[in-house]
Amino acid sequence: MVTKSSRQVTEAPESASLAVLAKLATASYETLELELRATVATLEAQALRLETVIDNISQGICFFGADERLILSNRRYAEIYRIAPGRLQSGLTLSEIVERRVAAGTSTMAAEAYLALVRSVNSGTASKIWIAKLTDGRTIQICHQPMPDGSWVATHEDITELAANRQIVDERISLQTLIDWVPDYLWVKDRESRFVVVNSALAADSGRDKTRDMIGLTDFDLHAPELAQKFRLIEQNVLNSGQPVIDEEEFIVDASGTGKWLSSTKVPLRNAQNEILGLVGIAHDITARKQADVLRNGQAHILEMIAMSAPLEAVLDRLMRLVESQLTGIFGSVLLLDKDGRHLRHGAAPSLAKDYTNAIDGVAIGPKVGSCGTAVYRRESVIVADIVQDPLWEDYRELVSAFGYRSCWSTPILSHQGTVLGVFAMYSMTVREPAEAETRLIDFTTHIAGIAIERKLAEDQIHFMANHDVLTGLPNRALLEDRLSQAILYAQRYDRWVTVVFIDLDNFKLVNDTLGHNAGDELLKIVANRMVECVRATDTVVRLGGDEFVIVLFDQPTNVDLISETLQKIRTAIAEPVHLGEHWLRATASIGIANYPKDGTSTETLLANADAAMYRAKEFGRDNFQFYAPEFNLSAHEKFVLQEELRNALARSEFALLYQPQVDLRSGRVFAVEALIRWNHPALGVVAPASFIPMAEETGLIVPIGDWALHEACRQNMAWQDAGLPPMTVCVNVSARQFRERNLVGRVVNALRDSGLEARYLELEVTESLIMQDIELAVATMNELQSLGVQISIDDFGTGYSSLSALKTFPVARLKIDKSFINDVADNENDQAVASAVISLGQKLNMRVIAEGVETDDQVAFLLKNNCDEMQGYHFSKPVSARDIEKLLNQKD
Ligand SMILES: Nc1nc2c(ncn2[C@@H]2O[C@@H]3COP(=O)(O)O[C@H]4[C@@H](O)[C@H](n5cnc6c(=O)[nH]c(N)nc65)O[C@@H]4COP(=O)(O)O[C@H]3[C@H]2O)c(=O)[nH]1
Repeated sequence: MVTKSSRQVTEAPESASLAVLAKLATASYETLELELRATVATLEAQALRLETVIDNISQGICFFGADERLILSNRRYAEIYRIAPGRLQSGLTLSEIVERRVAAGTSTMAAEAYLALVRSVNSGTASKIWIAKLTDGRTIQICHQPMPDGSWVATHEDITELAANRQIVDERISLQTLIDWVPDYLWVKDRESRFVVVNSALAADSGRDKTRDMIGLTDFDLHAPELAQKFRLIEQNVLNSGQPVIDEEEFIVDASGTGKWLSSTKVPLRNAQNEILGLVGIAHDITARKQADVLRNGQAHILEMIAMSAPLEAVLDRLMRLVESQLTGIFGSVLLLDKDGRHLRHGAAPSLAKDYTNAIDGVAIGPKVGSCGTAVYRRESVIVADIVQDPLWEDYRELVSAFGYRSCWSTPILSHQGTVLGVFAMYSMTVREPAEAETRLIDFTTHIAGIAIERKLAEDQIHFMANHDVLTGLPNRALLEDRLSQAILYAQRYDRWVTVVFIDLDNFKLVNDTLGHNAGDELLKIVANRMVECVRATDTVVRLGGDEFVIVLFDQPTNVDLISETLQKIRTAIAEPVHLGEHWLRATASIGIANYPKDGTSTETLLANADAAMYRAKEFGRDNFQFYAPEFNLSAHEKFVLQEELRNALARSEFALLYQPQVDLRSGRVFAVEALIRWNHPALGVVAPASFIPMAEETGLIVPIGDWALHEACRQNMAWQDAGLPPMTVCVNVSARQFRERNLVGRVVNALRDSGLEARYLELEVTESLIMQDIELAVATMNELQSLGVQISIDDFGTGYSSLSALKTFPVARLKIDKSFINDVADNENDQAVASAVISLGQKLNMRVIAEGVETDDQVAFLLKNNCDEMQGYHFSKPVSARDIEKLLNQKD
């Protein structure tokens, strides 16, 4: 429907009006009327056709005059603006039409604004197209064409649907933009596993410039066939089962060759009918997390290795591999500080060139020794970004350039106390400095390496301590068995001997007791060193504990004489004078020897037999060596039996005293005898005091035994006097244990009273060490004894190391030079020095001096020459029975 007035129809179009006027001039009225009617009919038909056409155009059309009144509009226009056709007649003003639109809810803006807009467009000549959003939500595209006479025509098109379609397109564009922003990989694949949609991250890492370059590709175009096949199987499973795969961890190598760990989720893609069209995938790069996991697990593993005492090389190797797994293009190295503290030794460098690690093994520490040597020297990190340029590498540039290393960052490895244990280095083939992550890794690595090295050092120390004696540094008993077994195996194979030497220092306890433990320790260290110096590197010197040593002489000749030479050497070395503080002393040793295979074939037997031989050496008066003989074991057995039987010996009256004369050197007159105890064992015969006195001391039996000896000696001396022999002194040994007994003085008084012997004919022999154990108490006791009239002499003088100042205070009548100094006094200068010093000391202190163990004329000559007063020894007489003393004295008379 096109709305119009009849006037409008007759007046239009102009060309038709001119034709009518022409005909009017030439035709009659009737003709004219007929023609006119025909023309009108034609025109009306034309107008109807035009009206029909306009009404059926899909766009709304409106034609306004310059007076802003509607000339015509079509049906679509009324429809668009929801105005009833009857209410949109010609002649309405634009303003009225706008009011109707407002009422119909199809306005675009406020009426005034709309009128202003139209007028403004009309003020120009150019057409204008704009989109109007109606209040009911529809979108109208308006094309406005102003006419020169001020009228205008406009088309109005409802493009709501079109606009919506455009939005879909826009949304698609936005979605791609959106997924391109996502750093994870996003993709859609069809049922054939072809990429349909991918985001930029995936395209870029797949080596494609544009996302569309990926469309249609499959994993076989991107990955190795095995990996692509694996992905295909997983995806086919998702498509067939409809079950998604969530957070599956996958390892890929991207187009740049970088390995990546991904956590992938693949979900089936369904349409509205729930049919599976393909799948949607998303993959998140978890390489950093994986690396952190690897680092954490690696760290735990390494700490476990350390805790399980894995070899240090293995721990450091694992640590270097862990570091290298975290970084690209980095080669780790650990160098360890050498024992000398001046060089660096190879620790671990699994990825550095072997020739290079060999070349730097043992490199010195210094102010200009590459990165590592300098870092340890400075005790701080040394970062060399470019080895070629850095002066620190000047001396090593040629070496390193052959391997292509360009940067080296070294950090000292410190113990928890801050001492340098080694150095950790990161090498790379490029010129660069460490990144923050690398610096963190350096800190971590040096810390762990420090723990591992420190632990190893502690273990070495523990192992050393478990196998060595702390004081002397010699192997201990634990190592002895091992070394001896090896020596035996060698001897078995090559038909040689092994010599086991058991050494016990004589009178060592005295050193400890008199000079203190420090002096004792010092003596042990000196003696230990001397013994080590006497033997070959293949031999083993072991300290068993206390003053006991064992030497295993490896690969020995099957000739006892040759072995004796070595033993003599050891003995002489031990006996060299030792300077301890202000004292000079000479250590002697009792040495027992057992040889493989003669004296035993097992370690236990050899050690036991060498020990037995050593005891025999002690029994022979110390300071000598004894080769094992089978009967020695009987002695050991005897000792055990003795210990049991000793307890009953007193009751069975099995003890007896022998007496050894003491003579004046010049006159040869016997002025005293020393009482020496013997045990007449019913089965074993006469047992020497050396075999049971120590045992008696240990068990405390020395007190009653010593008491018996005291009574017996006094009784015998009185008996001699009663028998008419000239009165003489009897000397009785008093052991430390006896001396410590509170009532020693009382016991002496009893012995004198019971025997009737005058106190002046009794002399008590005490040892130097006994006095030195508690000088005050000893001096007090000695004073008491002296006040009784009993004399005191110091036995074994020279071995007890009493100081001169202390000696002055002792109420002592005589000094006895120990027989170990007399043995070799004729030839040994040291012994001569000691003996003459004791003699002159006695003279200065107004004490008599007696030499014991005098056997030879030479010894007598020496003593005479040095003005010694008295002597005792086999030279004059061995210890003999009381009856023999009587005979001897009668003979002399
Ligand atoms: N090679 C050699 N030896 C000589 C010579 N002259 C003496 N002797 C030995 O030297 C030892 C001297 O006694 P001692 O130093 O007091 O050493 C004594 C003494 O410490 C202790 N002893 C002996 N009798 C008693 C005692 O009744 N009570 C205590 N407590 N100890 C005693 O036993 C030790 C050993 O006594 P004996 O075996 O009798 O050994 C004695 C004696 O037989 C000699 O020229 N050459």
